[in-house]
Amino acid sequence: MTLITDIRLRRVLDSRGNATVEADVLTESGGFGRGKAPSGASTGEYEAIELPANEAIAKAREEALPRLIGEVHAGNQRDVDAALHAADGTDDFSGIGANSAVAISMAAAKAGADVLGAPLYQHLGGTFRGNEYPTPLGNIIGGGEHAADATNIQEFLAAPVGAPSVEEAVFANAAVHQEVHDILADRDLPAGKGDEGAWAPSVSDDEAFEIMDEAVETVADDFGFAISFGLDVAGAELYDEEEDGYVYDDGVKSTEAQIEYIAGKVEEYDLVYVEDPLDENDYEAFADLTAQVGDQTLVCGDDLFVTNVERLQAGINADAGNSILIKPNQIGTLTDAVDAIELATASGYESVVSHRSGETEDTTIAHLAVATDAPFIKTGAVGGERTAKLNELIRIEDNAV
Ligand SMILES: C=C(OP(=O)(O)O)C(=O)O
Ligand SMILES: [Mg+2]
Repeated sequence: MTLITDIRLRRVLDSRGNATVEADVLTESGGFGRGKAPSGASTGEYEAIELPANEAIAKAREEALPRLIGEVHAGNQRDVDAALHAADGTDDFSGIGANSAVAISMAAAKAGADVLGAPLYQHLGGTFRGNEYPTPLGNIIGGGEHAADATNIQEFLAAPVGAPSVEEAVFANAAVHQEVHDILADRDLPAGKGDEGAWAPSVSDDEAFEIMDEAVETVADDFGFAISFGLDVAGAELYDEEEDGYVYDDGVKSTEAQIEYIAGKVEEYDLVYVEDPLDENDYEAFADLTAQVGDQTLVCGDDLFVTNVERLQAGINADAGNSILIKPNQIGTLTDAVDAIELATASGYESVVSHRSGETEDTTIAHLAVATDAPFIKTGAVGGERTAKLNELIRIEDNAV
């Protein structure tokens, strides 16, 4: 019944106004699924390769569609994704493009769910999945590769860890976003927004820490539950090989100084989450920081692990980090993403399912996070392509999908 009978690919817009790949998958019994590829700006060196949308579509039409249409059942996700790998023929999806691969992979999953008449999270997670809902990490203040003339640290993320429900957590993050707007206005600091909807004021990182601290405290008092915050340092973007250090507006920090700086901020602000605090090639430095603060905070690898089981296994062997960011387009298929989550869980690492800075209205990651009992999801705080996922989480919690 879920035999794939047609796949249609087209170019659509992402949130930055760039072209991305949309895939429709149709099945023998009338099942339908649609998936859209997101796109990163601060991409990891070891990510699967995104091709220009037109090229990815042409290559996928030529290589992948003949191996899928009339050949594979959309309900068998591992078969779909194995066919995508076989069609691609490389180890980084540079053959058909990770953007085509992930769009087809997600569309097939939705078509499989459609045939079953089940929500996507149930199709992916099965009836025996746990009953956890992820805490949303909301990007509130940001700079780095996502906004010019703003903070050096890429993301300051609200983390409503005490929220009694996803719904309350989502509204708390939006309130922190509004509170930061008011604090910036009080300080006469005009701010536009970065790619993910976070405020992008021209302030030092130290001032951003103070503003976040004040905002989460105010909103926590209003909402009556604990709200902490965390960071995506995007360390690989700050690291400069020639300088042999991390380049900030106010100077260069050696690796040792960077570890000390981040450990100090974890202590000072009780940070619950620190993503990519160090360079994507430095497992040893990740391990040093994890040894220092890993019992108080999540030390998460994004560019370090790129959702890749081999890189994650190397990190596990080195005790580097204690959590992994999961971005399906970083590795190309849902199967690869779920394999990374399963390895992480088996190894005592937490999984944080994540959007990209360039997004669409696709909601697959909300379902993936619920299906796999991921404790956190990082998908922004405001903005249509972000609220698409947040509102879907609210609907999932309300049994309304
Ligand atoms: C979401 C992120 O940004 P991008 O999509 O630009 O990699 C990130 O670095 O975690
Ligand atoms: Mg990151």
